[in-house]
Amino acid sequence: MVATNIDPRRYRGVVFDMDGVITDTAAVHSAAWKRLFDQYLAERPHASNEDHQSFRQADYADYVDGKRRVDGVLDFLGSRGISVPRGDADDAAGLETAHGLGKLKDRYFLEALAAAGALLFDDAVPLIESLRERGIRTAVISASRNCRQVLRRAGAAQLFDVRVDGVLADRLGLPGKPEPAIFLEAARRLDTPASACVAVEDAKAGVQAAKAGSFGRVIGVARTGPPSRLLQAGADVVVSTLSDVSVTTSADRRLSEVADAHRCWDEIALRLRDRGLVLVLDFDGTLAPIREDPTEVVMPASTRDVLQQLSRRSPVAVLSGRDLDDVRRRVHLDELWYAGSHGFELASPDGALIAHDVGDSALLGLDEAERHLREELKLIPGSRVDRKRFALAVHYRNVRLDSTDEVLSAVDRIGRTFPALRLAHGRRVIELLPDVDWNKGRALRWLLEHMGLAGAGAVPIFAGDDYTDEDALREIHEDGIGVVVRSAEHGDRLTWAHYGVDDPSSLTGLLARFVSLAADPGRS
Ligand SMILES: O=P(O)(O)OC[C@H]1O[C@H](O[C@H]2O[C@H](CO)[C@@H](O)[C@H](O)[C@H]2O)[C@H](O)[C@@H](O)[C@@H]1O
Repeated sequence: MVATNIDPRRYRGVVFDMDGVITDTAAVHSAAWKRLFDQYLAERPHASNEDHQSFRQADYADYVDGKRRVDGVLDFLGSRGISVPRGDADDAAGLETAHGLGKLKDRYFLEALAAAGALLFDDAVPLIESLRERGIRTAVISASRNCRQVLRRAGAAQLFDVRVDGVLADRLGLPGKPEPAIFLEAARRLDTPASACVAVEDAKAGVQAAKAGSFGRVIGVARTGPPSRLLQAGADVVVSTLSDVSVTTSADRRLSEVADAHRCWDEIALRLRDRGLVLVLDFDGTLAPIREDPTEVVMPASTRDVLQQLSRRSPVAVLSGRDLDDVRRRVHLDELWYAGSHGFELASPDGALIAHDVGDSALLGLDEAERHLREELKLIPGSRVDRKRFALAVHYRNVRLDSTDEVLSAVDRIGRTFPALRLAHGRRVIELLPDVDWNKGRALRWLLEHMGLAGAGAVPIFAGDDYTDEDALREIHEDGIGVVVRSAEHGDRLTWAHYGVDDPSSLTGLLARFVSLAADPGRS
């Protein structure tokens, strides 16, 4: 199951296609087209270059879905080697022109509509209502001239601030999909730039239109059949039901609910087709398995090998909570970018160092807190104070369970006496960090901007296992691919990841798949 989120802080409008997304009218349209074309092809005298086989479901998706009636007639008949004159709007229904045949299709559609049962998809109203409750404005678009009647018949007209349908498009002279004009008109009427709008579409031509209009995000809806058709057309993500679209500012999926990356490989590969990748990876618990003693952690040689191959094809960075030098030594690959102390210090492959300006009070605070904590915790067996340049970690993995609270409350109490510091929790570790607006998410974005992406449109990929990695997973939730390395250490916690893997060795397997993809980006 693929799920996605619309973050109300990032988007102010959502433009929904109607047929097949909001209303179950695609089947009504499809049946009307089939009735028209089957009848027309059966009656038309045969010619050697023409294909008169009956209208198929795939023809609906390929030639008429989402298009204006006249274009649908011309495109489908054209695919069968048949050309009819365009005609004009006054042509009688059934006349052998695109307008005449389109009018007959409309008659069949209205007959079928009158006989149809419930029209609204059950999953549409809850999503639209939750968008509106959170202040996101909604628009509906349709190439259909019957959009208003369908919405009324479905009882859905009040769900939208704006409607751009076939009637308005004709009046304004807007070209149909895959041109972006109808989508852009909807965004304009929502008073919102397309980049701050999400488009929700089930048709290939519609996805292409929204993409061409530079919508902030294009969500494909494939209620039946594989997502590949819409991913290939440019959808950022494809869901099978609108119930898989949430509207929240916080992560809302549990580790156990995140789809397995290996099982979803075809979908990931399709998304990356013909695009570059840029990888940013956490270290402990992600590239290297967790050990009792942090100083004994070793990254497997097979992982180093895969990272090296990856870095020959795509930019790769390691973004760790460890000290910069520490993580660099353990990974031991000169061609990578590195960020240490949760991103407060960064280094490029040529060795240039960049440190975040955290201010003297934070650095002095870390020095003081270290002194106090070493003194206070020296009598608690198993506790370990680890000073990094921009952080102070207190490990309690080896502390007896009944003394854990003592460690945590000491760090909490001492940390609070330094206003320039904040607390961060990790896997059996609690840390003090400079209390500035910087975290792994900000550092990740900085890296992406400076790593010299292999061409525009490269997809950022981040993998991590811990709470602090969630800032990075959240940062690329909209434009990248996030992978969480699952562990049971924090229970079935919430995550921003799109996919999961079971452990670091499974992540290495996934990275190896990225190697083959980066070697041959056209492959899926
Ligand atoms: O961002 P990361 O690269 O994941 O670093 C986070 C912390 O990782 C290390 O601690 C963790 O791994 C240890 C070794 O396996 C384990 O003993 C500990 O319980 C884990 O929390 C590292 O020692 C810390 O400095 C990092 O902040």
